[in-house]
Amino acid sequence: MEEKVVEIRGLEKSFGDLDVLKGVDLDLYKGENLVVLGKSGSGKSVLIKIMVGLLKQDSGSMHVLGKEVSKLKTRELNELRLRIGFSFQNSALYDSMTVRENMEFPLVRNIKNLTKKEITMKIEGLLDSVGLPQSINQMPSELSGGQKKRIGVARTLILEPEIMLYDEPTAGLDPITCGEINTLIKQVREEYNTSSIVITHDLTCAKDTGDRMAVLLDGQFDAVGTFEEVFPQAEDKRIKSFYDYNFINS
Ligand SMILES: Nc1ncnc2c1ncn2[C@@H]1O[C@H](COP(=O)(O)OP(=O)(O)OP(=O)(O)O)[C@@H](O)[C@H]1O
Repeated sequence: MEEKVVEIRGLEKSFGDLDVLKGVDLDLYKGENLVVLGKSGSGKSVLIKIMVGLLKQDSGSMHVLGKEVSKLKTRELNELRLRIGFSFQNSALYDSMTVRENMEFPLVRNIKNLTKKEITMKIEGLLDSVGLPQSINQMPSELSGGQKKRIGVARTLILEPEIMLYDEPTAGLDPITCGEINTLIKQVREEYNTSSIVITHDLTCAKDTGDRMAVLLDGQFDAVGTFEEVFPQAEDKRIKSFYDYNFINS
């Protein structure tokens, strides 16, 4: 049987009268890229926040790498978080640090006893992987949006996460750069054997990067499957409108 790295069952979360997650079931398998789609406000970020222990569910379970996240003590939660790489929408680079310093920061903070040489080799190796070896001494302000995203991904990979979470990886990028980021997401899986969740509104990104799609509709994952299973034949109006908006109106 395929190994599950995330197993979500009957997950519910409300804020006052607002029921956001209404019994979510979802699995992420080892080595797969799972795309999570859903309109704005549907609860994608809430789901991810529960996954990394920033929010607690009201009921149901969230197992990540074999552990129920809501039951972890602070120290265990911090250990788990180190095994999860989060690539933020805005790439979250520190503007006052060079690319090298940005990449050194999580390493020095979390892994003791690395020599200067080891740190440099890791940084150079990852910058090579994301195709930006020449950017090592640049400031974030000197990079394009696509380059910042690449460095953001490299920075996240430096702690060798088992799970990668990509939040809107292609938002605000032109179609060619989007294509490059999609290729990078696939390459990360191949090179580092990560399991990934890609949150996106961009169906081209979904189609290019995802082994499976999961569409969050009214607080549950109604449609889960390959792109071909979920989208082109969709009869559900809510899913169809996603598809039409991306591929017919664009
Ligand atoms: N801490 C909170 N307190 C109260 N309401 C919240 C909180 N966090 C999220 N919500 C509400 O939960 C709903 C889902 O929010 P969420 O951020 O998960 O949406 P999303 O699907 O990620 O949207 P987007 O695609 O715009 O990022 C929204 O109505 C939001 O206002």
